This record gives sequence, structure tokens and C-alpha cells, in this order.
Amino acid sequence: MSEKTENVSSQIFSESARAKINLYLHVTGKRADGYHLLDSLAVFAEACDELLYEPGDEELRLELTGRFGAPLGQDAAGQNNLVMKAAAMVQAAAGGAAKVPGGRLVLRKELPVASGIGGGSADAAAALRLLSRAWQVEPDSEALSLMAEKLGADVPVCLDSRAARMEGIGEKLSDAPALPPSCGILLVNCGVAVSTPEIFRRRDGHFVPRADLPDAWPDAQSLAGFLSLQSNSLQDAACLVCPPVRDVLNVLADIPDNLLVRMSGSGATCFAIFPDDATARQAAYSLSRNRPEWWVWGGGFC
Ligand SMILES: C[C@](O)(CO)[C@H](O)COP(=O)(O)OP(=O)(O)OC[C@H]1O[C@@H](n2ccc(N)nc2=O)[C@H](O)[C@@H]1O
Ligand SMILES: Nc1ncnc2c1ncn2[C@@H]1O[C@H](COP(=O)(O)OP(=O)(O)OP(=O)(O)O)[C@@H](O)[C@H]1O
Repeated sequence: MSEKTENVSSQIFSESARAKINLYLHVTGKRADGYHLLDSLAVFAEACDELLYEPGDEELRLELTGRFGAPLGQDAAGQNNLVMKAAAMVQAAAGGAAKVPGGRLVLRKELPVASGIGGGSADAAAALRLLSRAWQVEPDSEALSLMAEKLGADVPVCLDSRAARMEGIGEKLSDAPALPPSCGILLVNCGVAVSTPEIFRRRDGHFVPRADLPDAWPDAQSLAGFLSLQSNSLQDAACLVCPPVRDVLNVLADIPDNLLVRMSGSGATCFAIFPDDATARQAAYSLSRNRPEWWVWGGGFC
């Protein structure tokens, strides 16, 4: 057993992997390699997966639990899971798997899979944070960002899990305007997994200019007013590929007090903005009773 293992073996480490929501998403161009250039305002909600790590002597393994653990499948608990890919990168940064403890990772999957709220990306980012801390690898922030970029376009923004403007293919991050002190969000997913590459392929060929952001939004109404002038360039394609997205958008639009309704990322999760988190929670409570087959979450931004 390595010295590091002895130091940490009695501890259990945990990290939250929060849902990312693209409040607007403009496809502004396309790179020669086929990746799309974006301008997007990403925010994070308290809805999350949880990643837990218990160091041990045995080879590192991953268990999946939670509402979406089983649907993600045992296959995904192997090396293909983004958590294990992230773990392999931190091991490599430590000089190899033999240099750090093994043990058990448990991913409590509460965010729907392939749903436009970056669940897998948030898990990967949580694994980078968690294991570099537990193994005391402490790569500098540039090295950590590079690992994140290699894992997926949404992983860099999930590393800090705080509101940011995403540009480039998602790796160029800058500060978001100050969000309103009071604002609620309702997230709804119809249960159909949507493939991100397919949605990018099926979008119409238009490019949308980069948004002109203010310094701050004093209240939820002004945020919604700004967002109503922006769009999600992938929403129409997602409605074609996955028609229930349109039903969800229509249902959200009918909820009293909603200020704006849109899809996040490449779908299928849609959101509605409310004046405060209590109103969003109340809307989630009512909707989950009417539509028990949908995944529904209401609350505030982080
Ligand atoms: C749509 C967003 O969720 C917005 O935040 C992200 O851009 C997608 O991020 P992600 O799921 O982490 O995406 P990746 O796993 O890196 O890429 C999946 C696939 O989506 C397409 N893709 C992704 C990001 C991007 N800027 N342009 C693309 O064209 C590519 O076909 C790529 O092969
Ligand atoms: N830990 C994980 N959680 C969820 N999906 C994972 C994970 N590891 C690998 N995957 C695979 O990644 C794919 C995308 O999953 P994810 O939930 O990140 O998509 P998404 O919500 O559409 O993300 P984005 O908003 O970044 O487009 C799925 O097809 C899934 O099989």
C-alpha cells in the first residue's frame, strides 16, 4: 500500500455534479473538423448527481446508483463512463495507476442521461475535482482545464460549475453577467435520450450572431426579457428528432407566472424561468403530480 493510501484510506470523499443549463445557445460558426462554434450562457442549478469515493487497495471501480443509474446501464460503469475516463487522466497525471490508491467510486445518478443538462460532463468534472483532491495530485488549473477539454465540450464549464459564458466549442469561458438575486428555474425532461451529434447534424445551417451581454440583470424579469431576444439554435432540430420536446415546451408555456420557456443544450430537457425559486418549486410539485412519467425539478441557480 502506498503512503498516500494509508493517509486517506479511512476517508470518504464526495462531490456534487450539478446540472448545467444553457439559457441561450447560439451556433455562431463551424470549424473545419466539424465542431460548432458556440456562444452560450451556462448556469448551474442545485439539481445534481453525487459522486462518492472510498479509497481502497483493489483496482478502482465504479458503481452506479440512483434513479438513472440502472438506465445508464452496467456497460457505462466500465471504462467508457466519463467518470472512469476522468479518473484515468488523474491517474496519468499522478504518474500512473500504481502511484495512487484504488477503491470504489459510487455515482448516484439523479440527472437524466443524454438530456442537454450535461449530466455526464458534470460527473466527469466532479471526478477530476474529487480524485485530484483525494489523491493530492493537484494539477495546476491549466492542466485540469486541458483534461476537461479532452473529456468533452461541456466539461470545462462544469469544472467550476458556476455561471459562465461559453465560446469556442465550449472551452473559452468568461464571467457571466451578475444573475438576478431572486430567480427560479423549472427543469423538465420527457424521458427520451437525445444524441448531441445527431442534433448538431440535423440543425438548419444558419449561424446566429454572438449576444450582446449586459453587466447584470437586476431581476428575473429583465433576465427573461434579455433571453427572449436570444434563442437555442438546436431547439428546432431537437423538436424534429424528439417530438415530445414540443409537448414539454407547450406545457411549460401554460404554467402561470413563467417568464420564459426554452430547451437546454441539445435537449431534450426544457426549462422555464420564474420570478423566484419558491414559485419554481411549487410549479415542479404540481407538474410532477400531473406528469409522473416526466423528470421534473424546480429551484434556484447555484
Ligand atoms: C450542446 C452543448 O451541451 C452546449 O453546452 C455542448 O456543446 C455539447 O457538449 P458535450 O455533450 O460535452 O459534447 P461532446 O461530447 O464534446 O461532443 C459530442 C458531439 O457533439 C458535436 N459538437 C459538440 C460540441 C460543439 N461545440 N460542436 C459540436 O459539433 C460533435 O459532433 C461532437 O462529436
Ligand atoms: N457518467 C455518465 N453520465 C451520463 N452519461 C454518460 C456518463 N458517462 C458516459 N455517458 C454517455 O455520454 C452520453 C451523453 O450523456 P450526457 O448525460 O452527458 O448528455 P447531455 O446531457 O446531452 O450532455 P450535454 O448537455 O453536454 O450535451 C450518453 O449517451 C451516455 O451514454
